[in-house]
Amino acid sequence: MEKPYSSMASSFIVSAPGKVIVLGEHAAVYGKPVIAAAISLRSYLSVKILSKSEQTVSLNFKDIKMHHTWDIASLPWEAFKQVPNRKLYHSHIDSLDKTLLAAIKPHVDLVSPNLPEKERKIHTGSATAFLYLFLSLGSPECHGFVYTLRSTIPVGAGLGSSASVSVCLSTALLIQTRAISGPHPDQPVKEAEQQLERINNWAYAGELCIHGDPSGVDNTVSCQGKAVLFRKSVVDGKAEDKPSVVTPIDHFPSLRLLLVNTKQPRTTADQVEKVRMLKNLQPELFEHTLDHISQLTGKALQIFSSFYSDYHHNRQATVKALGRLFCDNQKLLVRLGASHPLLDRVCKLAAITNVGWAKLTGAGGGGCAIILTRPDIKEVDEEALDQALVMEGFEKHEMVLGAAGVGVLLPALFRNGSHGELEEVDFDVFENAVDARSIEELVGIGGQVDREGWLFWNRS
Ligand SMILES: Nc1ncnc2c1ncn2[C@@H]1O[C@H](COP(=O)(O)OP(=O)(O)OP(=O)(O)O)[C@@H](O)[C@H]1O
Ligand SMILES: C[C@@](O)(CCO)CC(=O)[O-]
Repeated sequence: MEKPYSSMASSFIVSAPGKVIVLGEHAAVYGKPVIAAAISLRSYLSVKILSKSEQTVSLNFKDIKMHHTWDIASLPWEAFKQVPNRKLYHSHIDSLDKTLLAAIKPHVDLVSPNLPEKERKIHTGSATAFLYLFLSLGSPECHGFVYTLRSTIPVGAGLGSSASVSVCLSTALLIQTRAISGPHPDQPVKEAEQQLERINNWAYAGELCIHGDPSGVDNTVSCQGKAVLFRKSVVDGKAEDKPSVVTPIDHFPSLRLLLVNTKQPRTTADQVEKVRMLKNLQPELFEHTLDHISQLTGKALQIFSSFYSDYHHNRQATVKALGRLFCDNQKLLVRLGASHPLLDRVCKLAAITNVGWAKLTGAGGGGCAIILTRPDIKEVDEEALDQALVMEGFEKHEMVLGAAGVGVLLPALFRNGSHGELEEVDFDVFENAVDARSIEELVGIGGQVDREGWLFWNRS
């Protein structure tokens, strides 16, 4: 069978979506079930392969204003070669190696040294993820390359921006090192699944570098796309050396969701740590709250399994039942200390304007809330909500749930318009695109999978 990626001379682009957690965030970290869906906001990573004489790797991460170049030969290859039980491209990963993190630290320390600590952390998180993956998967003999990343996902808003970046990095490196051949139209399902598993595994390593102790739900839904039920393998509070259980949710309802960004910054790592402190302080209350959240997730799954027939029968009652679960989950997240006054305010506005039912999504502490709208929503109520949101400084978006997972455009050619010539994507234009809309116009997939040239592993 033809392997379209066997020659690595061309440049290419990979893309992965952000996500919303529908129900079950934080409980996910402790092995409880969580429902997540991919959204139409995405990261796009262009990979420009350099000539053999240029022995450098550059990260050009425009959204976070980070640019750094390393000489490939200067990186700590020996440390990665010598580590006992070295992880290979097909190994299962559930933790990072401390000696390897220590070996890359001096190289991470070279990144943006003059920035204030808080902003620097954003740069060093991404640099650590890249170096850990590059040194694990690459070799000192490889061609130099430049990675340019553009994303339409707001950073630190609970929409899985870091996971989509980690998925892009993992995919690009696995393709460059030929550990995966890439998606192709006649690919057997088993082969596609195996490649997705490798991508997801290394994306999880990237997430561990950025977030500390993530459940893996964000990278999993970013890889697979659509919607999934995810359960991390945990025994006695510790991650088990076993893959998480991931079940695609078939026929996920196309619900109308509003996404409201509070624009209150926070990091997932800090939020997960805060919730862990509650676990240590009040273990009984904590366990009880987690069990309650997991019951809500179970009820939501039941609703999804017969959603369309129930909806046909009584759409008010079906959506209301789901809306109630959103509100109940929000109350429990408040109890875990994961909310924020601005998120509480968005939930209140959704209720008093009679638009729908709301909860925070992702790690909370700021970031975004989602509002499930009433099927009988009145225009005047929605206008009242819109006005209040604008007045109070929030940002509203409409969401398409169940977007495509990770995809590749190789070579980076596009047909502009239905009869236009194939032309190479202009990397300078891509790098300098002024906003999310321009990025989408140039290379974007958005919610669709049919833009010419893009291929996806998960076509089901
Ligand atoms: N567009 C981007 N370019 C480069 N790095 C990014 C980008 N987006 C996210 N990151 C990396 O991921 C980190 C963001 O993680 P953070 O915990 O703030 O949020 P998130 O992934 O958006 O949220 P959540 O995990 O709750 O969905 C950043 O500090 C940065 O290291
Ligand atoms: C808060 C959390 O549950 C969801 C982040 O999107 C953390 C995780 O599961 O990794």
